[in-house]
Amino acid sequence: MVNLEWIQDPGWQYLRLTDDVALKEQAMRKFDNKTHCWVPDPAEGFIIADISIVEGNNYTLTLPNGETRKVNKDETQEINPAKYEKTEDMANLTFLNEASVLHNLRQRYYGMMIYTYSGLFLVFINPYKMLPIYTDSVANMYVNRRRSEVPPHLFAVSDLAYRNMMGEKENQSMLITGESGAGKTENTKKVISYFARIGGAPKEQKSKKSVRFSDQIVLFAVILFYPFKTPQYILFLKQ
Ligand SMILES: Nc1ncnc2c1ncn2[C@@H]1O[C@H](COP(=O)(O)OP(=O)(O)OP(=O)(O)O)[C@@H](O)[C@H]1O
Repeated sequence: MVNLEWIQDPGWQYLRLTDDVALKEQAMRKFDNKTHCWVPDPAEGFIIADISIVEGNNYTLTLPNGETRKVNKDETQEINPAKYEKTEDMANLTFLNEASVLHNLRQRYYGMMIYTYSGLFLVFINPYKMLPIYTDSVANMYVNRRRSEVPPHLFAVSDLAYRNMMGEKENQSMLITGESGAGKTENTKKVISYFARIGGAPKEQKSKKSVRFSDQIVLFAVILFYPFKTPQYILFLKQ
């Protein structure tokens, strides 16, 4: 059950589709894996083609531009049921293939939903513009909440790590990796400020004061970790 306050938050539209929008989008989809398939395309990666003729393993496809193409079934990839459009966790996909993963990430990115789970992993696509999804109100949605209760976000992963650390009294590690410019530094800063927020001040003081405190911790941590900055680095957090 989604909290009404959350839906009214300016960041919510970048976190989760409302049920009616999701249903509308699914209803608009006019293809399924019986009639259509993914086929490689040099410009788009994969495009959806209409399966016009099936002769054993040989398909005659009609492409979106009207051209026909004869392919072997092995060159095609299956399309997922409509209910998985913009799925929040790609581990749920019926057909976990490259085309479907790219399609899902792309569709979510068009909607500026930049975080998506793939099982235990969280995938981030850099929006190159500031979205209102790192605010105090959004962070508060994630405090002490299970992953299944809230939309995919770095804060959900951070909160789980924090709870594991407190519960198991064990160090936790997070691996943030990606190519240059992918957003590793920015995401690392967000993780650290989340920890500062939830661990840095008593509940009743979590207002402007804790934000200032978190800023100091972020600055300190960035100075500390900057010399070790490589495309792949691990951040260890100690209780
Ligand atoms: N969450 C985000 N929201 C909006 N813009 C972002 C976000 N993360 C990164 N960016 C943008 O992308 C740019 C590059 O991000 P960042 O410096 O974190 O990449 P990086 O992976 O650490 O790169 P490098 O490995 O080259 O240091 C940032 O300057 C910022 O403009």
